[in-house]
Amino acid sequence: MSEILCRGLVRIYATDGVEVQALQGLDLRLEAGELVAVVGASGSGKSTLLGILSGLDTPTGGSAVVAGTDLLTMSGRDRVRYQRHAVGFVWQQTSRNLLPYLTAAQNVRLVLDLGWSPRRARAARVTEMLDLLGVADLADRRPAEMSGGQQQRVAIAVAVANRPRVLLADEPTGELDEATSVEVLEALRSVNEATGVTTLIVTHDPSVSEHVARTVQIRDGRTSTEVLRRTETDEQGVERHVAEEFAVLDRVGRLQLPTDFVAALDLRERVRLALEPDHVQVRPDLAQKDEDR
Ligand SMILES: Nc1ncnc2c1ncn2[C@@H]1O[C@H](COP(=O)(O)OP(=O)(O)OP(=O)(O)O)[C@@H](O)[C@H]1O
Repeated sequence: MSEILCRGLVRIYATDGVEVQALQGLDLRLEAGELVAVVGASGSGKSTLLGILSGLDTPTGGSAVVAGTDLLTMSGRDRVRYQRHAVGFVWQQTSRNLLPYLTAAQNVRLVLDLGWSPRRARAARVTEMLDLLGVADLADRRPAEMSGGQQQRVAIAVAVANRPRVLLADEPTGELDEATSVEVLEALRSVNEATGVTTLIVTHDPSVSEHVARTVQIRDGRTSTEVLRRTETDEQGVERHVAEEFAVLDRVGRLQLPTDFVAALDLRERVRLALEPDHVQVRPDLAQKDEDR
């Protein structure tokens, strides 16, 4: 079952009579329990996508259903319930995730008090969450007394304490150095494995793909390619990681050619297509090149 399903998602911003199409028919599907990274350059539409998935913004068109909630038609009350119970968030700014005057344990307890868990189960749940993220020893520390990576791990504990179906992480390693980033990405992965929460990490950092099985690239407001990683075992029993890149074909048959392919063959405006028995050929339009000369 899909936990996140976006089809032809469009978001147009209109400012001073100028329209910007931040999302131009984006398709994205995550099955329940998946851990996926969405990667894109600055301006590709990542924040816009996350704003919509988190229920803070409404798309201009298309469809988006997350954890069984239709994000285009939900009422104000549905929106509050969605944000409080269906999804958990980890933001880039560590200060946005935790209340500075509460300890790690109190931060987790606060979200449990706002949720639906039975009162008598809450103290044990706080301990369970801090244990799961390997920060039990920091239970009595305030955010200012923790490193950036520790704050993000407590933030993940807070985000999943109420058992949301979906976890959204916006540049969760944006403020961290490389070693700490790896630690936080691995923490997200182990939480995904332990709890089965469907997890979407949005980042500009392509190295995230080394930590997740599926990376979706967005370019110009659309999903353009996907990298799938799997582990293969050869006849000698040696394991190796294989990463394979796929182009994404949308529902009406459009795909984006990788920029390096376009540059290598100097493809422009028109290309020739030919259907072969088991593949499609794309060639430069030589007549057009002659005209250009
Ligand atoms: N509120 C807004 N009003 C007008 N245009 C906007 C607004 N927000 C974003 N845009 C434009 O929409 C496009 C996508 O922006 P978005 O912030 O989603 O990209 P991004 O991939 O998150 O970039 P970054 O990594 O720099 O945050 C950009 O061209 C941006 O200028």
